[in-house]
Amino acid sequence: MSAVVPRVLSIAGTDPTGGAGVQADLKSIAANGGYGMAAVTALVAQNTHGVRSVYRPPTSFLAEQLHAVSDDVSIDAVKIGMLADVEVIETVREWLAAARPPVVVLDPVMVSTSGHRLLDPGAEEALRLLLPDADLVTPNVPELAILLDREPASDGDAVVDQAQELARRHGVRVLAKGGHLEGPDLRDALVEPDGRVSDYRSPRIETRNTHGTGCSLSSAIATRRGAGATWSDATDLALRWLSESIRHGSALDVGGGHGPVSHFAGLWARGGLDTMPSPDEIADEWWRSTAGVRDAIDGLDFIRSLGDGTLDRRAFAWYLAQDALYLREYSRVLAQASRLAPTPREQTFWITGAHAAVATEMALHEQWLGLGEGVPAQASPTTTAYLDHLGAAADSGDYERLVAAVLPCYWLYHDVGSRLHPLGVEGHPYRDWLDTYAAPEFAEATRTAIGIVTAAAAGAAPLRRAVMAEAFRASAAHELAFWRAPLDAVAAR
Ligand SMILES: Nc1ncnc2c1ncn2[C@@H]1O[C@H](COP(=O)(O)OP(=O)(O)OP(=O)(O)O)[C@@H](O)[C@H]1O
Ligand SMILES: Cc1ncc(COP(=O)(O)O)c(N)n1
Repeated sequence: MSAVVPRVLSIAGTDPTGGAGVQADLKSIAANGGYGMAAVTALVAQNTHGVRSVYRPPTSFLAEQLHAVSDDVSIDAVKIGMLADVEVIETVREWLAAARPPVVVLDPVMVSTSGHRLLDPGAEEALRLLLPDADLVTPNVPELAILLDREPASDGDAVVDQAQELARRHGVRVLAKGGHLEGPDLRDALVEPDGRVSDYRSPRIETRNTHGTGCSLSSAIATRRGAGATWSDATDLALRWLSESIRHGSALDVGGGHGPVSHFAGLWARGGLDTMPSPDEIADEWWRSTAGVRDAIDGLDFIRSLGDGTLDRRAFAWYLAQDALYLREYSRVLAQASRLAPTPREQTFWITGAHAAVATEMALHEQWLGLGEGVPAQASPTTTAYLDHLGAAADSGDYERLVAAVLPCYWLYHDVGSRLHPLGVEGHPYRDWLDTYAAPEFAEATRTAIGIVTAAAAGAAPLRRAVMAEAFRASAAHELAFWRAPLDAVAAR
């Protein structure tokens, strides 16, 4: 069973400019969803113009690095790059035999793009002997030819023929890379040991930023395979990611020669730089965003006189009638939230709210409606506007947007109710109303609603979170209009 985040070890040389070798491998592994580790075979003084010199540390130290990793960490996949010489190859071979990692991708690095040898000419036979230890080998055109001791292939079909021969000879899966062939279309071929071929074609991207494409690709495939994808899916995913990263390479300003690919460009473009806010941070931010609306509500004559009991009875009756009309629809809206809810807990919560809206509160309001005068049977424009807003959220089938839209109905009512409640002394004419919205059960329901909605917002992508915040703010504005309407309506009569 592979870990959710595959642990991927790169065994390769270095590039201090970060475009190739272990530096590129680590970026590629991370960009493809893995946890990257690296054991260094050789230190290479190189940049985008080329290789200046290579220092190969004692192989006993490479063995120490490799065992330090495998003694402690369960490795899901290994990518092997620059091996420098026979001694390094032997060291890696011995370690592979002892550690037996489940996935091994071998990029048979021999010569850099700039033409420098990264493998001793005398080490080619040793590298051939390493091939059966790999699950996948990823040669470019010249490397494929050297491994077969042939002339380099000059077209795609010849590349596939050579890849089939290499796969058969060594009983290994081969991804033959076509980057070195001419022409506007690129073809990479995945060849199984039994000779079956899968082609991956893509348009050639006009760019100088191709340094480290081979390193990055082999690490990406190892990571995807380490995460459980099939070889063919892993190759497909890795190639799509590589194309995207090559395409954005020219936007980097790194060096004056063959620059690197932009390993994280796609991730950045898709919001990868945004930190995820916590539910508490969202609650704070959303609450602060309604400060103006809340101040305006507190300043309404309706709220002030509801608190001190001097509110015109006709205005209160008008308000309750509108609220009754509102609650019937609101109940249906909550029932829809229940229908869309992702968990039984949330499903239960919203349906309980839907029931409370029709049952408990309607009963309270009918009691008041009996006392009302000039009670309107029609929803007012403000009631209609609020219900249209909630109805659109319900009809959208978008659970997150819907629950964000219903939240102010809990939160603002609880806020106003709990602040007015202390004014509800014995004999206060609107004491029942004040009790309902300051009740501990309503406080609890409000807390639960805030928890559900802010957790959903915290887990949502930035654009989705913005849609939720907008639905929430719009409902808060409708709450203000709803409370302003009764005195205006009575005054207009
Ligand atoms: N200009 C390009 N546009 C699109 N894809 C490319 C381009 N150049 C290379 N690739 C892709 O990058 C991968 C590596 O190809 P290539 O054949 O150049 O291997 P390589 O020589 O090992 O790479 P490196 O440049 O790291 O040595 C292949 O999948 C290839 O299709
Ligand atoms: C350490 C190391 N490994 C591999 C390459 C090949 O990459 P490229 O062919 O793009 O130069 C490299 N230049 N350096």
